[in-house]
Amino acid sequence: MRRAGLIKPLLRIHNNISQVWRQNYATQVDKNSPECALDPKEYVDFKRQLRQINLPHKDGHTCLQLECRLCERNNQPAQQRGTVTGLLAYVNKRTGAFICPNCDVKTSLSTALPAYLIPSPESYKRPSQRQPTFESRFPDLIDVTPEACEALGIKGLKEAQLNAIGAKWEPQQQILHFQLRNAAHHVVGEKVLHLGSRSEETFQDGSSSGILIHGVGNKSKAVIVSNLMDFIVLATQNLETHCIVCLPYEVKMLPQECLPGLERFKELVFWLHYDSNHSWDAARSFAQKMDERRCLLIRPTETEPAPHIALRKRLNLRHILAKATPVRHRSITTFGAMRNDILSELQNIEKVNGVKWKRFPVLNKLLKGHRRGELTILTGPTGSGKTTFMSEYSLDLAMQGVSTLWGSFEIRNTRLAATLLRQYVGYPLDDRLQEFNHWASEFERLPLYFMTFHGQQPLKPVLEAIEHASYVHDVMHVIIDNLQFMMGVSTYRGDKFWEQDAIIAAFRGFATKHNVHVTLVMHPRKERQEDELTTSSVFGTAKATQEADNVLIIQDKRLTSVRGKKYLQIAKNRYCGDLGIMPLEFDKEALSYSTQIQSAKKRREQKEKTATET
Ligand SMILES: Nc1ncnc2c1ncn2[C@@H]1O[C@H](COP(=O)(O)OP(=O)(O)OP(=O)(O)O)[C@@H](O)[C@H]1O
Ligand code: FES
Repeated sequence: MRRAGLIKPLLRIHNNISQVWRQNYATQVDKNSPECALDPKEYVDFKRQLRQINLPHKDGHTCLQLECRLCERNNQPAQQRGTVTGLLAYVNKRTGAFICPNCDVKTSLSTALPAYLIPSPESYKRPSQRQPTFESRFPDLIDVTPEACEALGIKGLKEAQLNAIGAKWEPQQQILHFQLRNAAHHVVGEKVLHLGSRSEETFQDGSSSGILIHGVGNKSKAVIVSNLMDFIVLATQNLETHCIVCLPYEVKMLPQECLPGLERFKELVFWLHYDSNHSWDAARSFAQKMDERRCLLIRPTETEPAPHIALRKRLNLRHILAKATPVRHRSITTFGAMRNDILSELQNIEKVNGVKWKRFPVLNKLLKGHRRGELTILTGPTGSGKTTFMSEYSLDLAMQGVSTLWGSFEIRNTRLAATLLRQYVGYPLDDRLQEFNHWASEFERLPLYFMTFHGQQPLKPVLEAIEHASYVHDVMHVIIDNLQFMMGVSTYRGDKFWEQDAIIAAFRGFATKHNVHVTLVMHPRKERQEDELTTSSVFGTAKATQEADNVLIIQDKRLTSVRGKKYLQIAKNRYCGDLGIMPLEFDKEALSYSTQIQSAKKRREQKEKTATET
């Protein structure tokens, strides 16, 4: 893994998004080529060029599928009109990324276009021809033994069945091993199940991301599961109708490189296992990515749990599969169609309530949790600590797997990342530089992304960058600090309030459409020190309050009732209506408002004091 480059962002992914972390288990991005955002004109031009040279191509669910001309390995150009033959490449229809799984190439559409011009321009440099070669980090794999099969604890399962679905056994480390393949069937990674802890790990190479598929190539339907236990249970059932697909990173994320491998399926059934941090609407986001129209969902209810739990409960797996219903609701629906959604929400109420903060128990009590698809507005007087608080609030969620995109227009990303790091560590590192590498490497693993915009920005490019990140990196929480930086630069005509309302409405629509939580930091309209801020004094119009699901106000009331204290007021809470306040005690060393962190620190100091006294 590369070392943390907190001072300068590590990778430039989208033109306007940088990443300060890289998962230790994933390699998603070709470091030499910036990830692309689709330019519709470029896409149309590219398709026109394909027609001009009579190159057959297929408009698939998520990708344009065509013969790869990037390198010379395709020595049998397509002769048959209408069918795509030869080695295939894929153009993602949302991002425009040109992916060739045969040579592990990922590039932009504009870089791929010259290869389809006849004759190719002289300046065109073909990429080197290399087949992906993946070297396993487990050299001592053997066939699955009866003992390993028994340790797995699936009743009636025989080792021959495990061997038949491609499992291998590593006796020293006690792990079951599976290969991950890309759309060209090359092995590009591996996924292992530790039998002791039941935990899973994924290792991948290059710019590719593979998936695990079981079933013969001519099936047009697949069941998608999120972990190896579920995969093993379903793959050994010998379903005649469906292939079984295991996602590489559970419900955490789905790299776009996986999509070509799923193009051939006309129907995808999501039968996922959800953990405490990922509620079942994760499936909805994945379905959007895979083209909702072909996706069905098994809602997690007690009678329809994840496959391995269903098997343990002796439920009929085939019956559950038959009950899958379309993800997409038509514009008009009936109670009957929503019945299972509602039952599932009631049975999983804790998950529906959202991700809980570890540092702010009062927020859990009032807001219940952090949910996708909502709009939160945070405001407070100038310098009251909005950025500092939002930084800790988002860090807490990111540490629990909520992948987060920061749009910090006011302060530079390096300063913001330094604040986040200090809050993560609990003290400043300026006089402990020897610890920097250790903390930075840990911090780097958090799913945090930063937009590289700075200063005034029109709304459009910002929304485009967010849309891109939500698709490519499965971002669940977006923070805009602050909204005023988007005002006065767009083409909106009309007054300031009208402009502000239009921007808030655009973010509201975005949060709902993409099922992403958007938090907007805003300056209040009016700030008289002696007045309490109220929702109307903050926003000037009622629109902001109507659009927001949550309104949080930092009240800095040193002269009135709560003497000398700051507190966070929950002034609107659409989800459950509970309003209230959370005191904000500030620890300057840790830049933290969390009473949990502060009492842990006091306990630690007390313990150290007692130890030195005795
Ligand atoms: N409760 C507090 N007590 C003392 N200092 C604080 C407190 N909260 C934040 N600070 C410090 O005040 C400074 C300003 O904080 P911050 O930038 O988060 O405020 P802000 O509300 O976002 O500011 P602006 O209105 O300019 O956007 C920071 O240096 C921060 O460390
Ligand atoms: S076959 Fe596509 S780059 Fe080689």
